[in-house]
Amino acid sequence: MPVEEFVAGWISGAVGLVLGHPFDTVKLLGFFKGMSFPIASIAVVNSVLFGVYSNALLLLTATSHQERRAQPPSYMHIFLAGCTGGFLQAYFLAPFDLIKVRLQNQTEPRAQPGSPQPRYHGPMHCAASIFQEEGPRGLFRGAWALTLRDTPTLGIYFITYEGLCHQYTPEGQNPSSATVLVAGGFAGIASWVTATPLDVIKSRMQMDGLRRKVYRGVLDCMVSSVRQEGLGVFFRGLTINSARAFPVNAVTFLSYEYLLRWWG
Ligand SMILES: C[N+](C)(C)CCCC[C@H](N)C(=O)O
Repeated sequence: MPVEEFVAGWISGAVGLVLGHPFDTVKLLGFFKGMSFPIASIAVVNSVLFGVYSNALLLLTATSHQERRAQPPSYMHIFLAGCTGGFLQAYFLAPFDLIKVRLQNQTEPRAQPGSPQPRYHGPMHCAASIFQEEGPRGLFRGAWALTLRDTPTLGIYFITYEGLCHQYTPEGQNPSSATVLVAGGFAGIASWVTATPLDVIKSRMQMDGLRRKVYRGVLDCMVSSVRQEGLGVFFRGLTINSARAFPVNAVTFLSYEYLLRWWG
């Protein structure tokens, strides 16, 4: 099984992540505070995504990464491989994402003197507390919503990327850096725009159960969110998600492509 894609996925994800971190922590005070936990998580998650995607394409089309420029796979195969990558990475992402959401939702770090102590002191303490209070399965709270969010939208991610590269690159050649940046940026936007409705639901499921359980499942969460807040609830965070998605995924794809070319 070719492993370069796993490693390239890891490194390129980390590069994208450093750029996107200020958007992710816009609610907090220190912009680059706490980078080590997200770097560790992207190492696992992005390498699973790109590694599975590329190996799924290898299974479906019997072409390696290098051969795919000359013999481009069909969009159906690209979509299926992207969905497979998205589906599998969701299970690796689930605990990391849960911890991120729980930590970002504590407003206490900015606390005034005299206000209550934050519930979680950091990522490791958060993981340990969830494990103790909610059991090992607690670490996968919201994983189903996350899977529903990521499976189709990562298919869309790779279709957009490959489609735009194909459109702006002469037959059989590698796409230019500018093309990779723009295609990667729009792939990120297309994927995040379509993922935002379930992203809202996913985060609510992840916060559920902290004090008492409110939702019976993904559908119940959707229905009660719409009832209380209207359809607009599905577009919460759309602007910030898209603004973050362009630079993050532009540099993710650029470094991914260059690492693979460099390794031959
Ligand atoms: C599928 N969904 C849009 C949710 C995620 C896309 C992941 C791409 C990249 N790691 C990023 O954080 O933008």
